[in-house]
Amino acid sequence: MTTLSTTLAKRLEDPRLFRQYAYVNGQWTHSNGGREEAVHDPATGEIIGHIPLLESGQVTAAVDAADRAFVQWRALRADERCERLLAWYDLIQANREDLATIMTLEQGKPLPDARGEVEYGASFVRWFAEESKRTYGETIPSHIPNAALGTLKEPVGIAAMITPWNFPLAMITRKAAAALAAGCPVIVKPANETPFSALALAELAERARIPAGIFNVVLGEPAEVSKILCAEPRIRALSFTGSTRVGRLLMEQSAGTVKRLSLELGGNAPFIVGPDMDPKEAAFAAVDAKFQTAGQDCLAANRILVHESIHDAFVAAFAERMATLRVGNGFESDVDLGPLIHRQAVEKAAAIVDDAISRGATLVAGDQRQAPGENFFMPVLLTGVTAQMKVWREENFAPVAGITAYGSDEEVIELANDTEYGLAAYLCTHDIRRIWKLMRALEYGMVSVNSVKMTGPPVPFGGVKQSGLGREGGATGIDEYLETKYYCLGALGSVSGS
Ligand SMILES: NC(=O)c1ccc[n+]([C@@H]2O[C@H](COP(=O)([O-])OP(=O)(O)OC[C@H]3O[C@@H](n4cnc5c(N)ncnc54)[C@H](O)[C@@H]3O)[C@@H](O)[C@H]2O)c1
Ligand SMILES: N[C@@H](CC=O)C(=O)O
Repeated sequence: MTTLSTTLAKRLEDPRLFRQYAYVNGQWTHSNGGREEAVHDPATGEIIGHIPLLESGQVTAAVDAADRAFVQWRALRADERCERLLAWYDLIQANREDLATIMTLEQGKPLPDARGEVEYGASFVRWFAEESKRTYGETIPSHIPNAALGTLKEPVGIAAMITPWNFPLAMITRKAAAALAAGCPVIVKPANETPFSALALAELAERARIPAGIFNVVLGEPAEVSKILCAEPRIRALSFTGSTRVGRLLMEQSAGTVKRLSLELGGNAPFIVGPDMDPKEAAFAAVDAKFQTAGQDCLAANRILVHESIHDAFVAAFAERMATLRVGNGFESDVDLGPLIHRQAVEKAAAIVDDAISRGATLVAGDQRQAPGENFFMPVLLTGVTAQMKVWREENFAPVAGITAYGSDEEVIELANDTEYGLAAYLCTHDIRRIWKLMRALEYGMVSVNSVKMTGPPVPFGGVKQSGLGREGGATGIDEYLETKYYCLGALGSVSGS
């Protein structure tokens, strides 16, 4: 296999953004034990570069560094932290083309989508830079004579973040910017499949004069590193984005140190189409909601529930639209779907499709013989999907769309809620009574009505049920990293109005 690191470095305007080290206490760090892991381009299988697998003592050294740096970072005025974050934001924007190139290479998503993610990721940095100035406490009317009562907001402490490979940049900034704004040092453990976006962010954080020890990137064997982070009492908050399976594990591992937990876990979104909809308009929206990032998106519309009166026309329009999607290397122009992240993902997708067919679903489209490489999966459309099938029960995280017909609002509510997940739901109808009824009945943290796009910095992003705990972004996103300290100032003497 050839190594792409030399060609990648040449392809970047600023080759120093491509780092093959961990970043601890402001230092680019090798593994003390000499262990390393190759990172592959999912489109070609070529090795992009290598990352060090840190030893346990090196992970603890990141905690030591964060602990030391915390004192000064929390003591900065909010407007000073805001300035550092804005400098980071400016640098991310200034280097967006390089960041997008790194992302497409390691994640596989089409270059325009990678550019979109850089923009999206940067927007959280700006949002939380501004929010850092608004961490207000409150004044409490006193019930105690001669006392003043109130609350202060204080940083929770060191925050660890474990992030997935599907959005290698934005899933970091949505957490890290909030924590940094709140005054917390950050230790990021990115997915080993996509470490280079995280390391480029570290390089830019350094240039933005975010002090040593305040933004660290640790790399290693995931279960090993996560265990250390969870067991470490000085880490007071753990924010995780990833699968529900690993989320449960981290929750258990964090119990011993009673950490503040934010969990952004899997989704299995229903996409509900009402009888009043134009089937073509709704089908095109459903295609958009399903195939972003080749279906490797927690918001992907997995279970498409279409009113029986328009089902056949909807299926025809969906298939027509799906046939226009181009699958290929994310660097090629006009590609809509890149590769899946690795071969296991392709195998999982194929098994889900086989299971559905064996249980009676109809394969309308999706010929895998046309896949342009071994990590690619052609979009699949299945109809007659039922709750017994894996495609219904599991998050497929692939370009596999399943359609089911329903007859009444009551039936579709039951179908939509029939899952352990509760992240996002889509609703397509112009009937205001139906919108209100369904929106209230859907057990999801986010419901998007007649809009595929629903995310962004002002939004409280998060799920219910086994899709997670807490909210990222929005007016409350910074609260995940703040403690409320109540104070009672007693014996003040007689204070008018106290
Ligand atoms: N709710 C959201 O906002 C959101 C956003 C993006 C992705 N996701 C979810 O993420 C999942 C896909 O991402 P993924 O495959 O990277 O998830 P994953 O759970 O396999 O991995 C996520 C992170 O956990 C680490 N990890 C893996 N195994 C571990 C273990 N045994 N112990 C500790 N850490 C471990 C990984 O290295 C990675 O950093 C999907 O379920 C998707 O829905 C959710
Ligand atoms: N698309 C989501 C990430 C989920 O995978 C987002 O916008 O945060």
